[in-house]
Amino acid sequence: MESNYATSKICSFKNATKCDLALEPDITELFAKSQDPEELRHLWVEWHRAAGARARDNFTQYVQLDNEAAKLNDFKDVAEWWQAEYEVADFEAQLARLWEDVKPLYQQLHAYVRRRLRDKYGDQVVSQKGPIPAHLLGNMWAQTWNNIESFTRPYPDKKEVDITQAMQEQNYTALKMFQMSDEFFRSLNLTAMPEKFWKNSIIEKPTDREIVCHASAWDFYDGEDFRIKQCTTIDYEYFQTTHHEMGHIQYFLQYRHQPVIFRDGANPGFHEAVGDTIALSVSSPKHLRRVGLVSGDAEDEQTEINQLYKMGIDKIVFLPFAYTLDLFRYGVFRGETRPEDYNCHYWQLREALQGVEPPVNRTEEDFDAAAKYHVSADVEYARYYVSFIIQFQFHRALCQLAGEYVPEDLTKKLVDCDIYQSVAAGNALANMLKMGSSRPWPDAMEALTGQRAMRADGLLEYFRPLHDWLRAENQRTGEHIGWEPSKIQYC
Ligand SMILES: C=C(C[SeH])C(=O)N1CCC[C@H]1C(=O)O
Ligand SMILES: [Zn+2]
Repeated sequence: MESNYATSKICSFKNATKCDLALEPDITELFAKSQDPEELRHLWVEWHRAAGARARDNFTQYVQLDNEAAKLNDFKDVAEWWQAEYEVADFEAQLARLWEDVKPLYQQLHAYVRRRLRDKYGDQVVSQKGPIPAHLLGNMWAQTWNNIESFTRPYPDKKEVDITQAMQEQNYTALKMFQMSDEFFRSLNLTAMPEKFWKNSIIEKPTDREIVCHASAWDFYDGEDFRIKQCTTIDYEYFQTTHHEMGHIQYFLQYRHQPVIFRDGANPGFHEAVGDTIALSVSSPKHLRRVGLVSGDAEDEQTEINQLYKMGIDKIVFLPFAYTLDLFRYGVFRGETRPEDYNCHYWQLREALQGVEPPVNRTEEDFDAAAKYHVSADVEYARYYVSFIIQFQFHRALCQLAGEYVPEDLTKKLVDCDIYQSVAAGNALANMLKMGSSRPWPDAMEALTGQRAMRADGLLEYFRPLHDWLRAENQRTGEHIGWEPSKIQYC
């Protein structure tokens, strides 16, 4: 399945004889840039055919084999095996509670984006009260919506912060992105990338062979060989991904002295949160001005809302997507979702939680879940849901330690916090990372944040000004909050 995903190609919409489009970089770039609903629909349908439907039979066999492996490891099924990594008895209930905390904010953002998409594409393409068609959100899986920022941001007359354009104008290279990330970690008194990292990593797509382009970080468990493999393109998304992967390497470096059994994240979500937490500082207007990717003066109210919107269409919208992916697979591994219901149950969850619908009718000839890397590659996904919650708990604690955030002090706002060069913040982060998985994750969480639980309060505090703005804006325009049942057939 993973090889099929990595080698799948589709034909161009504009040139039916050009059939060598790979997901990275071709389809990803087309999906990011195209504002033609017909082209987007074509790319969506063809990719889900090539990478999704084609994997259905292998997936059904994989479920049987993986459940057999779970039972041989004394678990009931793979769902229980995956959740055991979080070492709490009520993990699924915690995920559900976190979703209830964030859902009101998501629904406000969903309603606002649906209106802006309707403004652009018309009400024959985007309805007033229904789910949003998944192919119009700038991302093949509608998991982050950053590529529609340019025509949906709240204050369009405020200069757009186009980091991709700035990076390309300044001739950024993949190596420069990695060097900048390494320099950020070193500014926190964290560990520099070792010489083998620079020698052995693959940071650009090779031209002489096919590889799995999906970004990954590797610990060779010898205390000196750590690598990243990714097919970097010069854009904001890969700027984030580079910090994300470098966060994995930094965690490897910090716990390399632990016995091998403890050379892992406190839980899988911790490992995914390290780089993203650093990227929250890197994405702040203050830091982007520092490194010359944004020019111009400091914030005013409208620019701040635009900035929070930019962060929200990345971080808030991701949560229902991530939640869906493993709720779906829990049901599959438990046998509650049979192969003849795979696609129906997948889209029922995506409509119920994310408020999106497929661009065309679906049948059980399709298998859209496998069109997402992690389903084809047997990678658990709740780790990212956890990460997108706890990274705001980490960020808030680090910003306070760096003196960058003081609650109620309007000159020290969380949205503009940049912990760059804060040794106090870096030392606190290092102390948590050095534990690896040697302590229960609540101990690690408490060491940095003083809290012993995953809580949405960090995220909700960060986005509170945006939440207030969205409620007022949706009230002003009389927007329907939530969504009525989809008219697309998929069950
Ligand atoms: C960057 C990685 C490799 Se660990 C990744 O898979 N991520 C990072 C964010 C969510 C998820 C995705 O791409 O779906
Ligand atoms: Zn990761």
